[in-house]
Amino acid sequence: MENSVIVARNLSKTYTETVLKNIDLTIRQGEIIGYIGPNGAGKSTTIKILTGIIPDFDGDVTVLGLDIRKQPVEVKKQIGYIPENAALYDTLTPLEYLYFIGQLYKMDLTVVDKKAKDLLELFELSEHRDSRMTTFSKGMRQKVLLIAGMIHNPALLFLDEPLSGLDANAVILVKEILSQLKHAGKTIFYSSHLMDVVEKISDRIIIINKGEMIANGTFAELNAQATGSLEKIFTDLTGNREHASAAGHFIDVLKS
Ligand SMILES: Nc1ncnc2c1ncn2[C@@H]1O[C@H](COP(=O)(O)OP(=O)(O)OP(=O)(O)O)[C@@H](O)[C@H]1O
Repeated sequence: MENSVIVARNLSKTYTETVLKNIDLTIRQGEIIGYIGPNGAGKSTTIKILTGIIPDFDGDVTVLGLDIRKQPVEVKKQIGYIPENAALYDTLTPLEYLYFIGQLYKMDLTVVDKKAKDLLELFELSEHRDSRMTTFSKGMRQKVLLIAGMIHNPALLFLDEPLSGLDANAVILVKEILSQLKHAGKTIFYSSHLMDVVEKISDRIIIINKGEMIANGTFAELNAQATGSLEKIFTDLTGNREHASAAGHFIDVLKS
């Protein structure tokens, strides 16, 4: 398709077990894709393949018109990735870390310096910009990671649980940033367990379960497969409905 930013055909991945099975994806420029699934479904594995971190997989993947197997570095230059549980070099200060990231992207240091300071200020981290990140809270680290993933203004952004640890103000700011990036023509691949956020921000929602794609459509289209909130649709489609009795059982076991 003309404006496809991500195309995956028959994407499968086997570690010792097969964890992704024949995934077909076509993602167009300017879409926000909500990529959801139960723990262990294969979401992070998909993102690591699409970002060129895992080179060893079956099927074909094209990102920004480039074959991810053949040109992973070219792809990496043009994408942003905010990983789940990222290791951050926390003996550095936020400014030092962002200079380092800017150098990886071969950005001009004066540009990085200005952007880093402005972005840290927007996330209310200015007064900490020269402090080592060893003392930072989870949310403060997450803010630095968000800036690091976007500082080079990528055309395509992958976010894996990006709101982790953020306070309510920062959550609203990030959601607004994503919405405005979309309107500026950027494409966003968003994986999260926060169903209410995914429901609100996504143009299209893809659900994977045990490595297989079980739904792919707008929220309205998913409502035709199962009705209710996205949380209800998710639990209906991933077959996990007995929460009250499971919670009761959990407490019974604690008491035993
Ligand atoms: N390096 C690895 N070696 C072997 N198995 C792995 C490896 N990485 C992931 N897996 C397995 O692949 C499956 C999918 O894992 P993945 O991290 O992609 O799931 P996920 O959907 O992101 O889960 P979560 O919501 O818990 O983050 C899991 O069964 C996991 O144990």
